[in-house]
Amino acid sequence: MSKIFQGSKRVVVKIGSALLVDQSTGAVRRDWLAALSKDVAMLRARGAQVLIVSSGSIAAGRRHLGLQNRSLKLEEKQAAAATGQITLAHAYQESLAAEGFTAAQILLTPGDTEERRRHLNARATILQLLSLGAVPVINENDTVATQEIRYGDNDRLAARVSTMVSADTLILLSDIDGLYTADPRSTAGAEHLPVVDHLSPEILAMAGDVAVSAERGGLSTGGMVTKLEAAKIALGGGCRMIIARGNDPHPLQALADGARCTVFTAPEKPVAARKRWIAGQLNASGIVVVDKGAATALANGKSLLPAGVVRVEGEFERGDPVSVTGLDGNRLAIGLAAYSRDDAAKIVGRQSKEIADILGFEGRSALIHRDDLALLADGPGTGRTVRDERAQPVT
Ligand SMILES: Nc1ncnc2c1ncn2[C@@H]1O[C@H](COP(=O)(O)OP(=O)(O)O)[C@@H](O)[C@H]1O
Ligand SMILES: N[C@@H](CCC(=O)OP(=O)(O)O)C(=O)O
Repeated sequence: MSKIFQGSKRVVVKIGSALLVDQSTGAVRRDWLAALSKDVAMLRARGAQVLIVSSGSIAAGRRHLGLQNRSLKLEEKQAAAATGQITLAHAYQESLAAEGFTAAQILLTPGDTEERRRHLNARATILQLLSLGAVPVINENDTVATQEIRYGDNDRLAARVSTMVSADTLILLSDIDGLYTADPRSTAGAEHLPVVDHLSPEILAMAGDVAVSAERGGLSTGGMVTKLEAAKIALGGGCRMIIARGNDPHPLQALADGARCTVFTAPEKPVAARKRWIAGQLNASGIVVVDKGAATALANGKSLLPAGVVRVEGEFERGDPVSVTGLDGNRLAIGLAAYSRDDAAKIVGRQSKEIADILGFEGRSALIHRDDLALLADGPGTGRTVRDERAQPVT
């Protein structure tokens, strides 16, 4: 038994169209999906939360609309995706239910993962689903994504999702068991790389040309180019990435049993990467001043509750970065506000249970959640150093 999943707490599994959808008939490969769902159950039994990023809506949908056997224009792909996504959702719902899991569909556009406020909303919803035991099944919202604002490949979408939810492992299931020194389909003697510790220019060059990958046609997009782009995103967010072969049933069980793959190691933990991202938000125009008790709570890794806030200053909207200072003016942290300045001002010093009555809506109990706080190891004003966060919980 391999140790590949040892310590994994949150795993994103990306499934390409070619694995999930039969190329000749356009039907979902139900037996393969049933086996995959058993693998999900295996990871869950090992204590890991699992998210699926699934392609296949266009591949499954084109036959519904008589769009087989030719390349499609963007609007035809969007139309195909609209019908195929229903098929995918049903297939996942049934297969995961057979293992006792509730499937939850989430369709994202690049803006949802990149624009901070929408990113935080999507993150909160996905984390809520995970805490309720559901298995999120995520795809690009192809029907509304335009050419310019489209991922187009789910490798990078899966990497963005991984960093958004602070996953520790991203697995790209492909038709190949990892990265080779060159495309083994066209280069005899290409060698398999079991571990990649650094995305050097030499490694990036091994993916070849995206145009050539695209020419292979069929159901897949991107080839190794988008997988290495995904690696840059995932590793930057503290998430390791694994490329593994998914064609045969039970690909995750095969990995657990020691199947060959490529592991791209991450230089830091997801929580540390997220805190670094928050600490790097340079435009913190708002200030939240906290009392001594709250300062101590923050130092102990707690969320900032309104009860410990003395006043708010400056302008900020929900999701904006704000500086957290003590009564003496020392900056203690940078955090992402769960409330706008106007709403925050109304709940300063109040108990979390009073928030709904004061604001007229049920908001978050914390003014800044601990996951959205980066403590600063600095004196007054200037510091940007993130304190060692290893002791902090992920959720
Ligand atoms: N250096 C390389 N190592 C491995 N595979 C490569 C490499 N360069 C190009 N490829 C091609 O990338 C393909 C996998 O990408 P793709 O077909 O897009 O799969 P997916 O559907 O999983 O996204 C492989 O089958 C292989 O032909
Ligand atoms: N969002 C598209 C997926 C595009 C994509 O990345 O496909 P693939 O290369 O098969 O993972 C769909 O569902 O058809």
